This record gives sequence, structure tokens and C-alpha cells, in this order.
Amino acid sequence: MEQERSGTIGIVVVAAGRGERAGASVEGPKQYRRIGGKPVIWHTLKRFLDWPKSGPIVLVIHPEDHGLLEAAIVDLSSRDSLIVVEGGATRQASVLNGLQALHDRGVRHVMIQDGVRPFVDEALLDRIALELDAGKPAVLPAIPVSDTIKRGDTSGVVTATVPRNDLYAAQTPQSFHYETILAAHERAATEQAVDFTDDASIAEWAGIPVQLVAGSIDNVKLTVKKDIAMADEKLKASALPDVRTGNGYDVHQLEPGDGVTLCGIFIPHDQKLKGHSDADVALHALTDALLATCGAGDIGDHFPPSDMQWKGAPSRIFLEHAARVVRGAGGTIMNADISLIAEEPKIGPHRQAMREKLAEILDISLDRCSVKATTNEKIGFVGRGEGIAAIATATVVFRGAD
Ligand SMILES: Nc1ccn([C@@H]2O[C@H](COP(=O)(O)OP(=O)(O)OP(=O)(O)O)[C@@H](O)[C@H]2O)c(=O)n1
Ligand SMILES: C[C@](O)(CO)[C@H](O)COP(=O)(O)O
Repeated sequence: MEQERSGTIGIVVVAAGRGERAGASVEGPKQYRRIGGKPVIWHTLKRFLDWPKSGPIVLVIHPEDHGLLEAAIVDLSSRDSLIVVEGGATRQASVLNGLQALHDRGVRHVMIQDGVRPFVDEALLDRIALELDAGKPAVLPAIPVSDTIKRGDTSGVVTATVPRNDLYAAQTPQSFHYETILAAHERAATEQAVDFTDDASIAEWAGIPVQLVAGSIDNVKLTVKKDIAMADEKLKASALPDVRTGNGYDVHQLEPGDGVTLCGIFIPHDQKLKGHSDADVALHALTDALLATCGAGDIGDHFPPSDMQWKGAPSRIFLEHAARVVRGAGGTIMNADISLIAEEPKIGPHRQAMREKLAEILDISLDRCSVKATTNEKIGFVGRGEGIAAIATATVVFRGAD
């Protein structure tokens, strides 16, 4: 259901093209291709949905693309506020449909945006809004042309060098007084003036003065295949790493026996740890820490103590399972750190073997595995030699959501 938006500037995003210059893709036309893990149109819409001055947002799509659109924006918050209409055979026809969909929605100004310009930024939108507020009927973001411009004939021979000091490359959103541009577009359609590649040209044709504002070098239009690959690389390179930390704690009671297993290493001793499995407190704590990095519950959820098959089991299977869960969720284990709290046996002589065991079980390098130990200064249950406790921390980096 469509929700009301609080901003005052109507937005028309045109995305009904077929993207022929970018070539075919299994993902559909270029506006549905993924860059940085999300479809191009997702990024473009998000910029406007997040901009506080956006009023109603009309999205113009191709009649065959309803399914593609639904899949593309399924996780976009506020998507219910979008007004979706179908476009026409040309960009100009699609814009007209979008403008007409804003009729009677109390819009004073409108911004017309290419769906395939996903890097439009808030500063640019604010610059344009200032000009509209100052009463300009048409505002065009553009950047001065920086290449030397040549004119050539059909045989590929240069016929002239064009002075570039007053040349600009036009961007979007091209922005207007709503009623003024709607009237110009409708008149162009009626008079079959149909060769316009942008909306500023229609304003010029209709005699409306167009104000230039500084565009943004990043606000490129994704036109050919290479543009899409470059946009993808750019977003991936700038994505914030998704680093997560989990912690775990476990304690087991000591009782008379012949040794304890800690971090997968058996240490001969006159006591053993009491437990359902081999009672390796260290690996249990680390298993919980790893599961915590992806919200996957705790060791008891995965290996219920009531299940007899885990009786006497080596705890490395719990840790291996947790590592699989983490990796299955897209995680890379960066670090595993265990602190053992025990009066006896002495851990120091076994630390290196323990670290090596962790590295082997987790399949990560030794320098990412740490084992430390302390006594409890003879205080409490650990201090009285009644049990051994372990605290673990795991650090995992996850791939960006896609
Ligand atoms: N009939 C059309 C043609 C274009 N557009 C939109 O206008 C914007 C800019 O057009 P362009 O880059 O030329 O896109 P396409 O027309 O899809 O590309 P091509 O010309 O390569 O087919 C795009 O967001 C495109 O989806 C549209 O809404 N309706
Ligand atoms: C509107 C536009 O993006 C401004 O640069 C451009 O004119 C669209 O042209 P296209 O031929 O549809 O790519």
C-alpha cells in the first residue's frame, strides 16, 4: 500500500529503457544488474528515499519488468511509498507518464532522474533544491566538458575543433517547476516534437530558461557494460567491512580422574572434567563465541545434552560445526582467543600445542589463534580447585549483504 511522504519535491525516476548499449544479461536490463550486491535501481531509489526533501516518488518501469522490480527492491525500506507506472517507447514518453502520475499530488517542484545514475548524492540534490526554492523554473546539473571536442564527418575525418569553454555535460536529476515542465512535455507530445534526449532540451524548446548548477563527477550514467563493471568495483571497494565479535563462556566441574582435555589437547592430571562430552570447556566457549557472530544460537541448540550421541564426544566436532555455520553465512574467521581460568593443571607448557590445535580445527593461521591462562588466585570455585572455566572471543568478517 502506498504511504504518504513528507517532502515537498516530487521525484520521477525513469527506468523503462531496455539498456541495449549495455548488452544482455541474465539479471535483465542494466537497471536491474547488481552493483555492490544490489540492483542499480535499488541504489538510485535509496538515494531519493533517504533524502528528506523527497515528496512522492514515481518510478517508471517497462510493462514487462514488474517481476524484476519486485525482486530488486524487496528489501528496500519505504518501498511501499513508491508510485509505480509504466513507461513508453522513448525516454521522453516515459518521463511524460511519470509527470502525469504526479498530477493532483500537491507537488510544486519535480526532479527527473535516470534510474541508471545510482551515484547521485545528497549535496547535489540540496544544491538543486536551493535554486528551485529561489524561483528558478528549470535547473540542470552539469559538469564542464574536460576533453577537447572534435566534429567529424561520416568518413571519420575531423572537420573542426569545437571551443569547449561554454560546453557542459548534462546530468540528472533535471529539475523544474512542476506545472511548467508538465505543460512543456504535453505540448511536445501533442506537436510530435519527439527527438529530445533530456528534459532540459524540452524546457529550452518551450522557451523556459534553464539554470546550470554544478553537477557531480561521480554522478555518471551507466550506459555501457564497462560502466556497470566499474560501478560494481567502486561500491565493493568502498563497502564498510562487516566485522563481528562473539564471546562465549563455559565452566565444568573437576572430579577424580586421569587428565583433562583443553583446546583439544589431553593433559595428564589427577582429575578430569565432568561433562556429557569430553568436557573441553575451552572449545565449548569458543564454539559459542563463533555461533554468536552470526546469531546462530549456542552450543546447546546445536548439540542438546539430552542427545546420547554426544556422550563422550570430542569437542572438536562442535567447533568444526560452528566454523561451518559461520562460513555458510558468508563469514571469514579472523581471530580466536581463549582465556582459561584454572588453578591446575599448569597450562603454560601446553599453550603452543593448543594454539596449533585451534589453527588446525578452524583451518586458519597460527597467528590468528591465541590461548591464555590465569589462576583465580585461590578465590571462588576455580580457586578451590572445584572446576575450570573458559572465556572465548571470536572475530569474523562477513561479506557485504547481497
Ligand atoms: N523508453 C525509455 C528509454 C529510457 N528510459 C530510461 O532513461 C534513462 C536513461 O536512458 P538510457 O541510458 O539511454 O537507457 P536505455 O534506453 O535503457 O539504454 P539504451 O539506449 O542503451 O537502450 C534510463 O534510466 C532508462 O531506463 C525510459 O525510462 N524509457
Ligand atoms: C538525460 C541524460 O542522462 C542527460 O545526460 C541523457 O540525455 C540521456 O540520454 P540517453 O541517450 O537516453 O542515454
